[in-house]
Amino acid sequence: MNQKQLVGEKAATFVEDGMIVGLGTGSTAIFMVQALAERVKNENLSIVCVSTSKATEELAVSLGLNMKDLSEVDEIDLTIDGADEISPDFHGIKGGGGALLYEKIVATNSKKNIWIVDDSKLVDTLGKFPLPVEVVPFGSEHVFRKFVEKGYQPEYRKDDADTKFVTDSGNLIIDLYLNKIEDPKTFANELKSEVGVVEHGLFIDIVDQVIAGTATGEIEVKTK
Ligand SMILES: O=C(CO)[C@H](O)[C@H](O)COP(=O)(O)O
Repeated sequence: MNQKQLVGEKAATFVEDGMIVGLGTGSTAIFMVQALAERVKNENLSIVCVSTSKATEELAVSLGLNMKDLSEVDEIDLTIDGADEISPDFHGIKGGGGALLYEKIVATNSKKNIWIVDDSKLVDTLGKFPLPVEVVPFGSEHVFRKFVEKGYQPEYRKDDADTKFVTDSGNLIIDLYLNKIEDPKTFANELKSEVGVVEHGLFIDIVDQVIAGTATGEIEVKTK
């Protein structure tokens, strides 16, 4: 069994009857959603789920999970999501699947956040993975040029048809090829202060627990 499936299935066991659960996005989160739907059926659990993307929403509905909009629920008890990079101090990059905005909104309205990853996502320093920045389409070329001037090596995210990728909320994504982010907190604040930037993929002080795969097939649960 691959690492993504192992950690996805493990994470689904952290859900308890009666919980409001945030469902992440991506190939690892898919395994968690499938395993959770199985548990709900087999154990007759009564849970409510909130999605972080249209793709996850469609999957969850097809599996019979009880879905609600974030605005319809009070605080989420537990959100389980994937990640693209995680540093030893539990900061991360997310948004490889383009869902960073809804993922961050759901995560910051959750009592607890668990990230599920294979061991390739555990890094010493963030930044090898291109940092996604979600921008409003209006005037995005100006934001793009500022990123060029600052040496951030920006590239518009493209879809399969080689046109600009559009997020679930109708925005664009500019990926920054930084290689290394020395001070993620300061950089996160800098990005957020740029007008036209809606959100960025730096998730600072958000995750509580990381469930990571290992090459030997064992699972590591790390708590902040
Ligand atoms: O942030 C995300 C989507 O926006 C994903 O959680 C992240 O990209 C990890 O994806 P995967 O599990 O497919 O490697």
